[in-house]
Amino acid sequence: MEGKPPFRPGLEGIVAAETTISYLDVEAEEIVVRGYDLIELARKKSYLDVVALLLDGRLPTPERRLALQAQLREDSDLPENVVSILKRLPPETHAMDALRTGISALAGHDPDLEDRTAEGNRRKAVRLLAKIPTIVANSFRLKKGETPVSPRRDLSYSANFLYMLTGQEPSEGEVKAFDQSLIVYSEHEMPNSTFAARVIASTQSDLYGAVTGAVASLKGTLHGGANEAVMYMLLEAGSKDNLERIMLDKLARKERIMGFGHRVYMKKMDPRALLMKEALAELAEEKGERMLYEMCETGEQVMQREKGLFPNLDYYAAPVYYLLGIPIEVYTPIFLAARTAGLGAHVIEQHANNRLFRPRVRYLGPRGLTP
Ligand SMILES: CC(=O)SCCNC(=O)CCNC(=O)[C@H](O)C(C)(C)COP(=O)(O)OP(=O)(O)OC[C@H]1O[C@@H](n2cnc3c(N)ncnc32)[C@H](O)[C@@H]1OP(=O)(O)O
Ligand SMILES: O=C([O-])CC(=O)C(=O)O
Repeated sequence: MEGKPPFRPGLEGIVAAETTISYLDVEAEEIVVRGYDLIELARKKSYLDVVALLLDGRLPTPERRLALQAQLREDSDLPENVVSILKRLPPETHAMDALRTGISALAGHDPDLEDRTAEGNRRKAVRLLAKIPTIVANSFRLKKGETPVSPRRDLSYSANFLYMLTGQEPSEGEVKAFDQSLIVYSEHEMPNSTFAARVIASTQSDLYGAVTGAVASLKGTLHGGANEAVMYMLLEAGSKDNLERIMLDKLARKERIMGFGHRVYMKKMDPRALLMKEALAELAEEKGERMLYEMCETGEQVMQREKGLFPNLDYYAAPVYYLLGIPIEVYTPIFLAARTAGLGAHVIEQHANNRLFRPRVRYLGPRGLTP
């Protein structure tokens, strides 16, 4: 209708930006990242390669990769007063709220805070990528009064992150699964959190504000918070039969089952979930833990049969993290840590070609009232 712009609840199907970063090609079942298939990147490259690809637009040369690794190692410690802010949070604080506070508190320490050039934003994104794993791994320890774990500079980025999370030096197989999870979480076109970050950046606000907003978005169970919810459901069930019963009960009460469905892949399997399912099978083999894998398959069959819905990434990332020995409360913070690369790329792109986001509404309220 002329004069009346269309309203789509949840902005479903609306194109909100032009981008060269990524695209979900549902027909081709491909997640395109800077021209590459994300799943192929996860099979053949490491998370640091994908970070460089996202921030610089191309895969790194060996020299660029080494320079990135050195920078990430150098910047991985937290300023003392950020540690003391994290220590003062009440023990009940959700790990995503602690992460949001930590990122926000880091802003004032960054000499490039007000530099919105691509180079300035890249430097900030790399500092965040260096420090976020240290916050994620330590905020849950600090609020319980436990001793923080220092980053190990002799380990690769992913090995160190996993080491800080568990306190144990990981095996090669564990590092591979964790690194792949970081890659598949690194970027995904225009989810709610990336949209939130771009909306914030579009006011010419800074990268720290944009990422802080994205943390708040990602905390919700309809988005990143689902990975933790999946694990609590699997643990509550403890067996295939119980899981089926719990899921059927939830569906009968019209509740949502976490880890299933997706705005873009509602009637197809999320390609990232398939990769994490493979990683789960390998880890289950390595650890002699078939039960969790079999339970997940049961859940998948129940949802297929009852609702025609497929698992999303969170459904299979959660049990992978469980077998890696990672505390459940930091599953969503890990998602954000990995996604910082994509968020950095989106803020760089938004600032490079900015127009303020400012949509309109369809007004349904009264008019003409007298005060
Ligand atoms: C990595 C990620 O962040 S992926 C997303 C992680 N989030 C989750 O796993 C939470 C569970 N999933 C969901 O809630 C949804 O599938 C979302 C939020 C991801 C997508 O939601 P939307 O695109 O808004 O779809 P919408 O909510 O309209 O659902 C469409 C239909 O499918 C049903 N549905 C969708 N997901 C689920 C689910 N997980 N469990 C049960 N029913 C579901 C809805 O009830 C609805 O049915 P109806 O038409 O009979 O009312
Ligand atoms: O794309 C989405 O809406 C959510 C998602 O899977 C992600 O952010 O990885």
